[in-house]
Amino acid sequence: MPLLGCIADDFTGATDLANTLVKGGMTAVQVIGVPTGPLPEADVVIVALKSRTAPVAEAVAESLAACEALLAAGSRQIFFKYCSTFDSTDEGNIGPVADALVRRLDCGFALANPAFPTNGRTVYQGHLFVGDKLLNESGMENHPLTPMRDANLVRVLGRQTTGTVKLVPYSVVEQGATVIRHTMTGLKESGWRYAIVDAVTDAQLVAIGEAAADHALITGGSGIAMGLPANFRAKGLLPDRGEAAAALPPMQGHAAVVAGSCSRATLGQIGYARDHAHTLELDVLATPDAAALARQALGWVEGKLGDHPVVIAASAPPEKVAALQAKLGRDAAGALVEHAVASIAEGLVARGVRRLVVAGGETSGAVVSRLGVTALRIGPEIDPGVPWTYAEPAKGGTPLHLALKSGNFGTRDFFLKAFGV
Ligand SMILES: Nc1ncnc2c1ncn2[C@@H]1O[C@H](COP(=O)(O)OP(=O)(O)O)[C@@H](O)[C@H]1O
Ligand SMILES: O=C(O)[C@@H](O)C(=O)COP(=O)(O)O
Repeated sequence: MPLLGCIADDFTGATDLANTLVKGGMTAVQVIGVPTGPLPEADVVIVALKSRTAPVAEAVAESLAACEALLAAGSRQIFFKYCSTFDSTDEGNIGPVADALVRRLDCGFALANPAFPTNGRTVYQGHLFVGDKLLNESGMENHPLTPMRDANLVRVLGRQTTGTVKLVPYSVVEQGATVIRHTMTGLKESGWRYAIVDAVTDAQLVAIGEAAADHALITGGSGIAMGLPANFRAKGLLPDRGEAAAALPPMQGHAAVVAGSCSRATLGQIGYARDHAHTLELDVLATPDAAALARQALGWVEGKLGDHPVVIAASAPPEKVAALQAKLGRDAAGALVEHAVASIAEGLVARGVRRLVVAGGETSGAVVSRLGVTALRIGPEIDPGVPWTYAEPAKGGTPLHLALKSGNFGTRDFFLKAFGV
């Protein structure tokens, strides 16, 4: 029976959250899509959806179905994971999904906190920063699917919910868990539905987590999960598993990276790979045809596979992304690239790749779905927010180690470092 049941709005986000909890000594399994059968054995089960950019009604329905499965399995608390850069549009899907979960859990109130200080995401006076930049000046304003053009999260969430949003400011948060708990309880009793809670340090996130020990629903990024293992331990529900929580079967087989993220970090990692590994950068604008791109990549890879990773990227800088979107429309452009990258990943696995890094959340969703992976056991961290995972082989499937890298995560040498080269 899972202690914590999580619903993540994309696949990289799910592994990021799992990584935090595994580091806290909890075992975690990420299941792909709404579970239909019994849940795997783990302290934490994370249902990974591709709901961040789905139509609102679909995102809500899938999130509620995931919540039902997690509750039926006995989860004691529900966690709705979204991006540390609050990726969403004015239509949703953070607000509508959170609204539906608040209703289902009949809890009236939930905190909302995307902070992840280790990766530079902090919230101060309700404003989300990425490093020293406001969210809307961080590059996220150019995201292909969810451009973020407002850093004020009280406003951003306010536009997406039928409820009300209040700030729990830094001045409260720095006073620690008890004051935070009382402040949130006061807001709930006064009818506020959400609190954007400031946090600029890990210690503050731990305090907020402690303050939310008895909340039915927590919403946020992976950072806010840091305090949760201690809550379960304090209740005598969780043994101290230490590093054993991250144990995976040994790795083998060829190494490869596929990238569909167009984030600044991923573009930098591709730049590094250019000088250190066989690297193919597809020109999607010149060949806007998924099957042709896949043929091109799988032809190129011939004779190059081994221990040293090959890197295949469809990623492009903002002006090229904008040009493809102008030609095909935003969603069709994204779908074309995702289809191409998924076909490439499938071809790589058919050629003996068993250790695969995928860069990009939507891209990871497309790849994992194409590979027929149904569950990922979470292993050791490569870089903050990105662990190796082990895809339990589906019936007749291939066992595989996967690292699903959030677009903006990882150091510049990530694509090499992941494979220890
Ligand atoms: N060259 C390109 N032109 C247009 N869209 C692209 C291009 N390369 C990738 N994309 C799309 O951009 C989106 C990136 O989103 P995602 O994979 O979630 O990355 P991130 O993790 O950085 O958000 C995907 O839908 C992907 O297919
Ligand atoms: O919280 C985060 O930043 C990540 O866990 C995440 O959700 C990233 O999504 P992508 O940038 O789409 O990979």
